Amino acid sequence: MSKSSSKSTVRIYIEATGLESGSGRRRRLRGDDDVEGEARRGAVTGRRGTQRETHTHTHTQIEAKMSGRPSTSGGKKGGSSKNIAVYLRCRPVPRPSDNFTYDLQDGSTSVNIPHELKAGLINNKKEKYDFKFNGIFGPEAKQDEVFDGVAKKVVLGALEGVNGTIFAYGQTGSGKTFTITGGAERYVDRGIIPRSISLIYQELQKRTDQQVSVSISYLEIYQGRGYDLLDPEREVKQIEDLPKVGLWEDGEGKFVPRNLSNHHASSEEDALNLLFLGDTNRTISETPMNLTSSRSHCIFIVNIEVRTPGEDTVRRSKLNLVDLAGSERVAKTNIDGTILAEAQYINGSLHFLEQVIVALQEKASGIQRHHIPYRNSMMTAILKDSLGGNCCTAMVATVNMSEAQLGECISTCRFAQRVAMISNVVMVNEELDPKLMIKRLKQEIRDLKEEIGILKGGGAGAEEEQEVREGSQMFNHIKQQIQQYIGDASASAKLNVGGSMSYIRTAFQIFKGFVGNPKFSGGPVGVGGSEAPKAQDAKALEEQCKKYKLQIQQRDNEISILVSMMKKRSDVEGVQALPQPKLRSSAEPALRSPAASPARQRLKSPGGGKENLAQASGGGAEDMDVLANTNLLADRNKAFELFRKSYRKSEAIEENKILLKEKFQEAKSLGRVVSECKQSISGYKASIEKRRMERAVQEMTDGGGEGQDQDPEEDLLKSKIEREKARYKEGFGKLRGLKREIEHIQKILENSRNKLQSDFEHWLAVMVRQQQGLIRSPVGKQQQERAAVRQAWGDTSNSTKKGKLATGSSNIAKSLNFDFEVDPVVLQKAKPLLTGNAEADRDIIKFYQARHKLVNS
Ligand SMILES: Nc1ncnc2c1ncn2[C@@H]1O[C@H](COP(=O)(O)OP(=O)(O)OP(=O)(O)O)[C@@H](O)[C@H]1O
Repeated sequence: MSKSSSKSTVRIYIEATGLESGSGRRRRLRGDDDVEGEARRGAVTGRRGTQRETHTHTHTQIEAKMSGRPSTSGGKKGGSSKNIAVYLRCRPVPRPSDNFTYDLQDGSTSVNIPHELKAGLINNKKEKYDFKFNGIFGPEAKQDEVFDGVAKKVVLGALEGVNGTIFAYGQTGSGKTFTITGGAERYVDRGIIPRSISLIYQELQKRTDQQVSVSISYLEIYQGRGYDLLDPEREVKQIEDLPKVGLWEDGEGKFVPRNLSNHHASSEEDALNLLFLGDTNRTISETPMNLTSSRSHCIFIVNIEVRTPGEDTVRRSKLNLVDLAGSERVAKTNIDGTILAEAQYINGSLHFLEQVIVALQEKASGIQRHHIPYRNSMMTAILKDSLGGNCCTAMVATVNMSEAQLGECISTCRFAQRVAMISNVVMVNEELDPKLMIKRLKQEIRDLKEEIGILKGGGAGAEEEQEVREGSQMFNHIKQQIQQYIGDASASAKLNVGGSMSYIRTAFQIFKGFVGNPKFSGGPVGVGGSEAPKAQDAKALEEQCKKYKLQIQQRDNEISILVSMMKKRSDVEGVQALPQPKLRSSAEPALRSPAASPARQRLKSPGGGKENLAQASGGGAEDMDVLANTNLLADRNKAFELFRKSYRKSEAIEENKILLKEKFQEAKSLGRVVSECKQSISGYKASIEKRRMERAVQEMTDGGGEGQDQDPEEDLLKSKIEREKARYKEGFGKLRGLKREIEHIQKILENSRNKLQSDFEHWLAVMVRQQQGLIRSPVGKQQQERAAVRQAWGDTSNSTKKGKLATGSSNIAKSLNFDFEVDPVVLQKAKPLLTGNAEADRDIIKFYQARHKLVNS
């Protein structure tokens, strides 16, 4: 922050940010005028510009900046318009349809729907749907590629003060959670949220010249209601236990979540712990009934505040990472009860999202739209800025390329095309921080008063007498020191005038006087001083005094404006803290009371990544039967051992353990390198010391003659030290990164272990009940139990299947909720070896069934 002392308004220097990658566009912030300089910077690369823009703010502008709204004169002129970037991600499926094609190079995709598929008619004609995306990620795309392609620039933008939003949209099971949160088990499967966290803290380590504060909120919107996923105090068993979140409209058209906790995260570890906590609460608020589908929208919010010491401004940005609920059509999915109610809510809120998108799309294509229906649902209200507002937004459309899902693919792609037409105004959110400004202005006043004291020889007002006396004494004291300094010919002469800027300025002024006139005796006559200023000097000084006095008066005025604004703001915040009227939503009727609705259970599976019990255990069908039919169940340890062996996620746990081991090894060898560097540096330093001693002794024995200034040997040692230092620094940086990775993997392992334990408990309870013949439970329970046993079989299928269970069938038959009749005898006799892959197993069982029929006939 620099200031100018010659203008009557507060001047602040703001570096502008261009969002185009590396383009360094020149822009001006809203509310700014009097631009004296230029600023160039590529926000995406995080470079800081060297030139700066100077902005002079009037009081109205200060007020506007502080409240975050554009001032009348500035408006939104600083923002650049940017369309929402849309990307397509195709999840891997066993049999991708040939009717779905894409071109990774040019980001285009085509879906061919044969007419006979479409209308049930025999017709060889194909109907082709073409779509265009900013980028496409095929089934083989890795999480890091998706992060680099979609999220990196948005996250870096957020660190520059630009709001960012990334959201995933697509049908159930198409990989939204996998993209946003990531797989819960494998470190390499980390999604956009954990990777964004890592990137933010990596960047912060580089920005040592800034004070950055990061805080996190995690909001879940379930059946139109907001829930705070971050409540460390509370024991959460059901979604109803989570604190509820409302919406508050701030009077400027912005919707602010009310009662949503915001947690300071001073390190990457803190932030990841918050993510894990939120995901755990997301998990707990579900029931095992669900087979992996998320029935809620989740928004992970990262609030970033950046201050640069010495500047009055603060940059505030918000990064929303959004995992929307599945966009499947209710009619297709044969669902009822709670699932239907949830689907209706989901479809309702997605419908309102679509309405907003359509309205914005129409607006973008020139149709006059005065009203965008943001307030119809909580989700659209919260995402208002992200959709057509001040935000850099990216969307990932996720699709399942199976033949049966082509219709959903088309509707997802269509939605994405509309989104792509929406343009946002992207700008740096920079505000004056009144606290910083007051502090700086007060310091300025102190400095100015000191200077007045220095400059004013006499005739000061009574109230200034003391200051003048002090100022004058200070001037003479500095002058004396300078004279001593100049008079001291020794190389060790030092001048120390103190840390105050006014002392330093005075010292320079005196130096200037000496340079211009070696016999200079200028400076004020202190009250008790002896040296009189020359007449012309006195006049100039008088002028300067007047100017400073005027400045003091202006600073005083500004401070009083700022103080009154702060008061106003804290009054408003006080009002905010009071219960606010609820945002009315025509779309979201009042919820039934949770207690009155036992069926209102969450359907998302545990694990955050929506893996559920169905995926818990893979293979081991025989084991499971053996277990169910013997007394093994009575021995918990043995049962656990068996369960663990056939647990599907054991593979991921083992993988993570191996990865952890590798990381530890890497850390160990890096640690060795770092300590070797340290030792080498100490060794070289000792050698230099030794050489110096030897040289000194040599000089003495040589008769005290002048030694050579340069010692090539010492120079060589010094360059070696520099090299080792660079190696040390590099190794240390890598070690720090490794530490973060190790902590993350350890956390994943800890979560997996907890999950293994809880899956085991659940599975055991089901098996024991089955063994005791208690399986004839109510329908909901049966579903849960079936789900648990399916999990034991590792059925990862994600779609809602309507299967008929053969009565009296074996555990296997019960466990497989297939969409065809399974003859229990087939399974009893054939004991097929299953793979754990739902589709393959279905084929195997069909084969056995046909074989059995054939044999019987
Ligand atoms: N790109 C991918 N690579 C590997 N596995 C994936 C990928 N995408 C999705 N999956 C897997 O597919 C399953 C479903 O994915 P996910 O839960 O992310 O779907 P979703 O779209 O969030 O579903 P819903 O809307 O029901 O919540 C998960 O087991 C997930 O691990």
